[in-house]
Amino acid sequence: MLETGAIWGLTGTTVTSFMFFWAMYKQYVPQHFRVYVEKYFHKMIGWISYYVDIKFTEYTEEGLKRSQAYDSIRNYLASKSTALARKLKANETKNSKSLVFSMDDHEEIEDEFEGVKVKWYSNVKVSQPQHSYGRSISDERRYFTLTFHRRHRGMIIETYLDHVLREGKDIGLKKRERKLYTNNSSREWYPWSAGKWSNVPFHHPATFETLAMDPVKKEGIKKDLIKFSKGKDYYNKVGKPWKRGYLLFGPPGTGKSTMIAAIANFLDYDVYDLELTTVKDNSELKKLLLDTTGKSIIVIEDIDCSLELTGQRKKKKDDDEEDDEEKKKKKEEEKKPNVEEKQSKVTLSGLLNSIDGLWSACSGEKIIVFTTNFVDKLDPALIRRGRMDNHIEMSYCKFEAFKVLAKNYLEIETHDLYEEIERKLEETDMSPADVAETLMPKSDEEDADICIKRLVKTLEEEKDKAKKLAEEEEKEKAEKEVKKKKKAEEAEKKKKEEEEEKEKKAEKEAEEKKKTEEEEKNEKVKGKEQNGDVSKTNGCNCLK
Ligand SMILES: Nc1ncnc2c1ncn2[C@@H]1O[C@H](COP(=O)(O)OP(=O)(O)OP(=O)(O)O)[C@@H](O)[C@H]1O
Ligand SMILES: [Mg+2]
Repeated sequence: MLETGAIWGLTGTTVTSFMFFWAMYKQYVPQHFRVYVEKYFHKMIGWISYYVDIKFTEYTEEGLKRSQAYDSIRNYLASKSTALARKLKANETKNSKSLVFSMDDHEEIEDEFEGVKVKWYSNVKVSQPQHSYGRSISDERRYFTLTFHRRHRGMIIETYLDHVLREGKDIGLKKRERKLYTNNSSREWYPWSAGKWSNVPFHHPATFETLAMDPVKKEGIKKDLIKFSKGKDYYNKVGKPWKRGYLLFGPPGTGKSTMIAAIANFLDYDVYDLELTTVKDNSELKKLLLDTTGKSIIVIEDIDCSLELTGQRKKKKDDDEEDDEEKKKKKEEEKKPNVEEKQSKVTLSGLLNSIDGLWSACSGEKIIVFTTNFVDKLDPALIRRGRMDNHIEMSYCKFEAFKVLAKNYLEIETHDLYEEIERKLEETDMSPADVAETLMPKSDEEDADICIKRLVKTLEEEKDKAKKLAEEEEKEKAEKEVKKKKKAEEAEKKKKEEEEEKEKKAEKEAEEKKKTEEEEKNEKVKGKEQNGDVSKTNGCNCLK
């Protein structure tokens, strides 16, 4: 299709005639013939026009990645188009009363920079419809065209475009509503469909102030994050891609997911929640990561459960300790087809390459977070420093963390029962999630005093429960030990019996062998004696 920008600069009469012929041409000339005509028309325009066109496509040439230049230009033009463009596109964004205006397709606006006028056109190219499963699908490719007089070429390329990209980027950052993204299955990746990622506005209220954990550790993490976010030049200097890996591990309900939200709010980043089980293979994983923007956190939750990424280090089975029933159960479970594993062919090395290989350096300022309840299950290669630079243990609720929760949930900083609570928290393993739930008032009648007393009671119950559990475990362990000992004794006895049996058999065989040898010897002697008698007789005969 011809670009509107290409015909700018022709006189009024020429334009009118051209429009007439253009309409006729579109109606009567066949598509395959038009391709040639347009090719030569472009060439001709190039010879006679004093204007230069620059095209900025929505996706990079390889079609893999969204062009950041395009997004910056769109932001820049949106700020101009509200006042200047004739046709606007109005988008309603969630949780926002005001509409967001941008330049409509096939629309043009004029911009002026240092006394030089330029024109921007927004274009869309619709491909020939493809037929798939009875549906007709066509691909829409958007692009902007910048048109200016060729005598300003140097200034436009060196100064104006720089100005547009910088301003556009700043506008984008200021206006952007932070998003929480989740990856789509590759069947939904086409540009006319949902794309690689779906998103919703990110409004998680967690902050480092509301996060209950050791204050020293918390300060350390905050400092680390600030250093990272300001470290563009430093990372460049040391030759490292501008990214940082965090491994958050700990029991359930200790605040791993809450910490991710707090980091996103602290740094003003987007969150990409990557569901590995819906990623078909390593190549898809790379494409997904390439389609993420800077200033973002890429999260893989429960990495130990995401596919077979734990490497070769399968849990060593201690046969002696396993009951037959347990063995059976395990075998049955192993036989069950794991649907998720079958769907995804992402491998450990594919994941390692995506987060740490050459591909990882494609867009900067990214934090990669893995969470797990079982850090020991992970392959060391996955969590080595450099990949997962900062390992943070989220632990059960201790007194310092409790104080933060009490302040958040009950707005108190001290209470007579604090000392008792401190002691009890040391003796019990209660997650911050459980402590928070106990502290939360359940009705308007419940005040801080009631909630604190409820926590003391719950802690006592938890302690009793833990004690009982420990006793039961001890008992179970002792029973297992007895079973193991009995098994070992039986095995020893069996071994001894077998050895005795073997010995007896060997003795018997030796005796039989000896007997046979003796018999053979006797036979031989007997044979010799008989031979001697015969030769004697023969000798006598000769002498005769
Ligand atoms: N350290 C914490 N500080 C403040 N609130 C917390 C903390 N830990 C847990 N919570 C509360 O408990 C809820 C559950 O916590 P969260 O989802 O962050 O735990 P998790 O460690 O991610 O658990 P899982 O391992 O099961 O995913 C949160 O909504 C939050 O309200
Ligand atoms: Mg979680």
